[in-house]
Amino acid sequence: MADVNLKAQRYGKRKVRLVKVVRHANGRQELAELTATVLLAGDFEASYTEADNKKVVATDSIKNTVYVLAKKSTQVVPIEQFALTIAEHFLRTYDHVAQVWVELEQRPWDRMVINNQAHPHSFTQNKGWRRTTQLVATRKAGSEGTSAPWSVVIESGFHDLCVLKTTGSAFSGFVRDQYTTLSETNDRILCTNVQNSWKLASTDPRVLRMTDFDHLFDTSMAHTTRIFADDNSVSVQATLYRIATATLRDCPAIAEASLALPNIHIFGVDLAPFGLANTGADLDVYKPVSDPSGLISATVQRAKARL
Ligand SMILES: O=c1[nH]c(=O)c2[nH]c(=O)[nH]c2[nH]1
Repeated sequence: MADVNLKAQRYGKRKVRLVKVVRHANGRQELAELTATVLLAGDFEASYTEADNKKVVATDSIKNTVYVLAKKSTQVVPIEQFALTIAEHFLRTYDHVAQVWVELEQRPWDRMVINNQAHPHSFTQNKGWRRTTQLVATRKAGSEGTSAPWSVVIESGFHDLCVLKTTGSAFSGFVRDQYTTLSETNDRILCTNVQNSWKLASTDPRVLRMTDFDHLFDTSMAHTTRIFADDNSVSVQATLYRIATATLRDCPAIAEASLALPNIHIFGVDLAPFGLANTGADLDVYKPVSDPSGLISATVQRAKARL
């Protein structure tokens, strides 16, 4: 037998799909569609090393638990609150669970407007982006008295927000050497598929329970779209930094913001062989390039206070 040891382990159920409907007395109904992944870590070593399942909570039971908690919860949004509910359930119920990892993704359904009236129970899917949260709750050793029995790291965000602007974007002044063929441009199409996430400053579940997660989402989404649209972009890098900085400025509850912006290239078509002007002020026919794309990513954190 090789001399080895189990370095790390976690297990659970991924992609548990769930729809929760909330019915109000006045006939208005709410809808939330989520996909959940829940993984447990803790005293499960024997299931790997000794083939002993005594302490294993079946992944099927983990899936069932998500549905039971959805049933018992008035609502499953904001997703951060439901993620806390799931994590705390497993930490409370099983002493041998040391850490719970929850990822929730919400698919946005918009209420239909029929004859200028918000419809009470009909919805439409017209957004490509998804709202997400990743939560890691870790049991604290020997925490008594006033401190919470576990710490919780939450990183929320959204992904797949497709945005494009037809002007207001430039790129010049970059390295020119024997590998360079790209021309400098003071006017190009900018197209990206935004992935934006923000890490909460607090790890105290009691503080997190009081946090207005929808406000953080709304603020981050608003800055992302407004700055993308209004910024006279000199590069994806500089625009990304402005989005992250504005979000941190307006959301004290956030410790850091991370963005990943593919630079989806849409280049002008060379129509000179046909005697047609399609450059500079005449440029209006482009070809989107499927691959490759640039990929610009960064994490911006709040500067530590100087003591
Ligand atoms: O905004 C940009 N940043 C880059 O780093 C880069 N590189 C490139 O080819 N085009 C662009 N655009």
